[in-house]
Amino acid sequence: MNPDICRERENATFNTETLTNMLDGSAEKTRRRREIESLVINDPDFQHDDPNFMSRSERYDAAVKKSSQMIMKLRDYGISDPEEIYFYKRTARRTFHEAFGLHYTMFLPTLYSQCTPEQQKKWLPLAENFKALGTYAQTELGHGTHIRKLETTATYDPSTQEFVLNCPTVSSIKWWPGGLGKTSNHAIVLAQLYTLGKCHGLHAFIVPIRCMKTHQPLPGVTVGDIGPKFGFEEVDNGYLKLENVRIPRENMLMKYAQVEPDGSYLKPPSDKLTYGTMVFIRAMIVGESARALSKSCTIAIRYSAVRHQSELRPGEPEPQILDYQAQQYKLFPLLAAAYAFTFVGQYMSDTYHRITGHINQGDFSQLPELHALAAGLKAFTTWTANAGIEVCRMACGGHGYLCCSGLPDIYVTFTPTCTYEGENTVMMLQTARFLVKCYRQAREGQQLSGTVSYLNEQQRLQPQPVSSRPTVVNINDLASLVEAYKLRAAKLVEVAAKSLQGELQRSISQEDAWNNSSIELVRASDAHCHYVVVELFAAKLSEISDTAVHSVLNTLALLYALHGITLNSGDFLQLSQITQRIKALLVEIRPNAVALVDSFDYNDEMLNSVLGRYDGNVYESMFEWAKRSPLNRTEVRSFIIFNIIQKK
Ligand SMILES: CC/C=C\C/C=C\C/C=C\C/C=C\CCC(=O)SCCNC(=O)CCNC(=O)[C@H](O)C(C)(C)COP(=O)(O)OP(=O)(O)OC[C@H]1O[C@@H](n2cnc3c(N)ncnc32)[C@H](O)[C@@H]1OP(=O)(O)O
Ligand SMILES: Cc1cc2nc3c(=O)[nH]c(=O)nc-3n(C[C@H](O)[C@H](O)[C@H](O)COP(=O)(O)OP(=O)(O)OC[C@H]3O[C@@H](n4cnc5c(N)ncnc54)[C@H](O)[C@@H]3O)c2cc1C
Repeated sequence: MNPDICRERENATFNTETLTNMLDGSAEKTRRRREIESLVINDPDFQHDDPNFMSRSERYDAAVKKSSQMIMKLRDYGISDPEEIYFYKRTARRTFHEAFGLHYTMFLPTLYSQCTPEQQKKWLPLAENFKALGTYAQTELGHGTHIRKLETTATYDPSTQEFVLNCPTVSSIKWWPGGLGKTSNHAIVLAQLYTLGKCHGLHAFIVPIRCMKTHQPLPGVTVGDIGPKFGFEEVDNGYLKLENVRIPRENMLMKYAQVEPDGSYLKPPSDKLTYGTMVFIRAMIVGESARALSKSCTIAIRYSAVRHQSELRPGEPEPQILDYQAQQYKLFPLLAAAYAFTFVGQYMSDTYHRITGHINQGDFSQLPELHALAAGLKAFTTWTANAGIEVCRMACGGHGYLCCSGLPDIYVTFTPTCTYEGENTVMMLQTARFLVKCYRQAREGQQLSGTVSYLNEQQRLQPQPVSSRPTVVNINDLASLVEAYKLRAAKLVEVAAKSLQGELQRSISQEDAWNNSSIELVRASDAHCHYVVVELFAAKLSEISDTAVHSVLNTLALLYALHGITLNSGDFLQLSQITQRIKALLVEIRPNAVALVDSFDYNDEMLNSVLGRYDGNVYESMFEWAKRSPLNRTEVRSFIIFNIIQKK
């Protein structure tokens, strides 16, 4: 064990196991998670070479093999709890996505949430036993964001009681769905529903695309892989062109909207229920932001504890780079964000399941807030984590740029979360739409609830415009900082609403007024999400009984809140005091940095990083990894070079 990293662990002021248990929910949950992870770690079937040593085709084949192995093994172990399945899979896939990913994350959830009981009786056994292997095909070449303009059509033929599916133009070809190119034999296809000559907008259909026996494309189906991408090399994101493909009427997902045998259309309680799977994934991505950022911090901080470089004081030994204030200022606010997002991810998941429970009982009243919260927190946390992973990579110097550091793979796998499941700017504007509506309701005296109730509070407290009030905070008191973020959010929502109002008074259209206020609208949503994150971090602390853990997390929460102020200093005051306080907090966190990342409890296999190894023996393992590179399988690789060198 590297002596530096041993010393770091000896210096910690809290018990990492206590914090790990808290993050898992209990000591028993920690035990069980580790037990499941060890099933993978000790399984020779999952000991394979680094995918970075493989070609794209080899990586895809290996991913398919791993997906099918996991299915068999989970069955053999009798593991069926969704959270335990997730622990097993996350350990097996390490930093990469799995070939059957979309089947689990979108195809099955859509069947669960949008099929009638009769349709579930038919499709769930097929899908749960992987006879029907599916994806979620919504995006087209011409449209990803603007789904109301998707062009694929599903036209009902009452004479045969079938839907006829077509991609009428090049731009209507389905493009991007994960697992579509080579893996899936079915797809949930989002298409414009036409019946009795009328268009009823976007609806979801189960479409067989490959023969369940031969896996060959079915008649009228053109399907394939869209080619290499920035990352996601294990996933066959694909294209799908449908030409007069006929499916039975029963293949339209009819839990909310129906087409009768005669073609008459029965509309849903809300036309946004078709968008439900997207809200689910957005909500889950918040937790993924926390995991990607916490992994990156674990790698960068452990490496920074064992890396010695440069000279802090003349004549003294080279210091650990973690002792540089600049290195701490890069990494510790990200560490704080990783903890903040861990708590927000738990809150978002709980909120999603609570509200969808009400929706399943027919209460749709909280759907708008769920949509706004999931959209905003997905954008806010992925933008922060995306940038943070890059900071962690660069904080590891040259070795961070090696694939064996794990950081490039974490980055290229995570970065599309800023785009897929709702491009982040578009998501922030969706949240702003909800905030402006709530602001207007508060002005009219309506009582708001949930995460926007502060808009009432600000109206009651002081009638004068929020933006006229200075933001003065007690920089040592988290509650005071929460208030500052609340006031900032209220201020920026008011600024955005007034910008809209001003544009409208210039008698331009609502749509142009909206577009001309987009900067303020996005800033308002960002401030709202930032307040929610700080507020939830503070609320979590009130649940922690262990004084040592409470103290270290309180320090992180203060750092997160104060650092956020320096990033948005235009909205707050007291910058110089805050900078000094931040420096003091960095010093406070320094002895606990490694213990704080240890508490995330990532085993080496899942971390997949020679820099972030638990034992800190980075150089030895880097050298061993490099020697396994395919280019090193022969001493002399290119005889052309050999001939040139030998040429007389
Ligand atoms: C288990 C998983 C674990 C972890 C996850 C990890 C990894 C991810 C795994 C898989 C993901 C892999 C790949 C990604 C897959 C995809 O990308 S699928 C495709 C995703 N595509 C999108 O997200 C499209 C984005 N666009 C939209 O959602 C919509 O076009 C829009 C919301 C931008 C606009 O929709 P419109 O219908 O035009 O609406 P509007 O005019 O803006 O607003 C009208 C009202 O409707 C409300 N609204 C909009 N959307 C929703 C919704 N989803 N739910 C509820 N309400 C909604 C909106 O608020 C308006 O309401 P008003 O009251 O203001 O009128
Ligand atoms: C790795 C990956 C996996 C994917 N998997 C799937 C899948 O399984 N299934 C599926 O259906 N799709 C999938 N997608 C597609 C993904 O959902 C879309 O790419 C995403 O929704 C963004 O849409 P777009 O590509 O049309 O971007 P665009 O909307 O064209 O974005 C381009 C720019 O336009 C801006 N813009 C667009 N509209 C507005 C607006 N109203 N106001 C302001 N600015 C705007 C955006 O902010 C952005 O800067 C995947 C994509 C990726 C990268």
